[in-house]
Amino acid sequence: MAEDKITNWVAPNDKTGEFKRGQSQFRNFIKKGGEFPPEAGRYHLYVSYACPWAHRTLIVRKLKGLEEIIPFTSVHWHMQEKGWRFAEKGEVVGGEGENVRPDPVVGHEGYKHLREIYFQVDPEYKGRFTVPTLYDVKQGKIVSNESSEIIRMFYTEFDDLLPEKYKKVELFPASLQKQIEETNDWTYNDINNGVYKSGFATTQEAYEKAVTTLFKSLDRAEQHLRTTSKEGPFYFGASITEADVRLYTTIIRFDVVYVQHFKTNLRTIRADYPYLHQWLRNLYWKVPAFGETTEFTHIKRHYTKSHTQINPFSITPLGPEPPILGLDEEVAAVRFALERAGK
Ligand SMILES: N[C@@H](CCC(=O)N[C@@H](CS)C(=O)NCC(=O)O)C(=O)O
Repeated sequence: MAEDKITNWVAPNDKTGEFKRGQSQFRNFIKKGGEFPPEAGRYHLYVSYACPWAHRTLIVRKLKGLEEIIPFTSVHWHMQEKGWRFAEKGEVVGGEGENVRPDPVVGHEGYKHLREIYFQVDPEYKGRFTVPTLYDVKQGKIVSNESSEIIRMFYTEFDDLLPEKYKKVELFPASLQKQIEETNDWTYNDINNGVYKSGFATTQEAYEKAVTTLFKSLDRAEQHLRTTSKEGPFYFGASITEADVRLYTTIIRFDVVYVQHFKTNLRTIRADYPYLHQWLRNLYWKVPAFGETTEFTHIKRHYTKSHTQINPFSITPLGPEPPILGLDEEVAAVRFALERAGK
């Protein structure tokens, strides 16, 4: 039945044509002395390199030095009728990302799809089968499938197991919490989710409303960076915070996928947003937690080959090339202007 298709992001009978994201269902927390205590090797993180929400967790895992403590597996980039699936043993997936493999968790032998974990935990589960999913191997339970909460657990809850260097990494410092929360609010609604609202809209009105709001908020982020860039290369100047993590995973996908696939093409980052572009490239090229977790092959193929109602022939556009410019590279028009100005 058409109504049940996993790719029907807007319910076919919804006259507004607006995409409305559902709530994540598993909302437990890792806490000392709680049902899910911090322990090395106990939790398994399921992600997709393609997914901006899962990407948050990969970045924070690396920023906090949790690589030895929280193992992860990435699903295959191709999401089809049964949702995310695991790569098969020896399968050539494309891209260079590590840990794109069959589910390695003991007891999950033979699992082909992420949904099997959700049903193992709750046979009556009615929600979506999303990444990221943080799974407690010891109890066979899902801790959380909400990225904004998983990253906050990573900020602090494993600190006792970490060397001083990583304990000191503070992504949500008390002095900036209020500003970060305020930024999260519009960044999430208008930008992170805004690209999906634009791309999944099924009426002209819903599309135009989402795209207009998206670009207003990109302009706002650009203005913000123009000011803070005097104090340092990160969103709030001198040090990386949650605001960098949450904005990055959308902006790194913007020119590469969203501009054409989600029709967010009023402007591009590389040609029209110099401060966002500089901020983005600094994170990608200079901070391994950002650059090394970014897999353009997964990103491009996932969107263009999985969303068949937007792109029925699943053709993946070749450009833009390169997917990200070097630190000192500029688009041709900027180069031309610089040359003419003798710089
Ligand atoms: N609010 C969730 C959203 C996660 C999410 O929607 N993930 C997408 C991939 S980008 C997914 O797994 N979708 C599968 C589906 O909805 O069927 C979070 O931030 O963790």
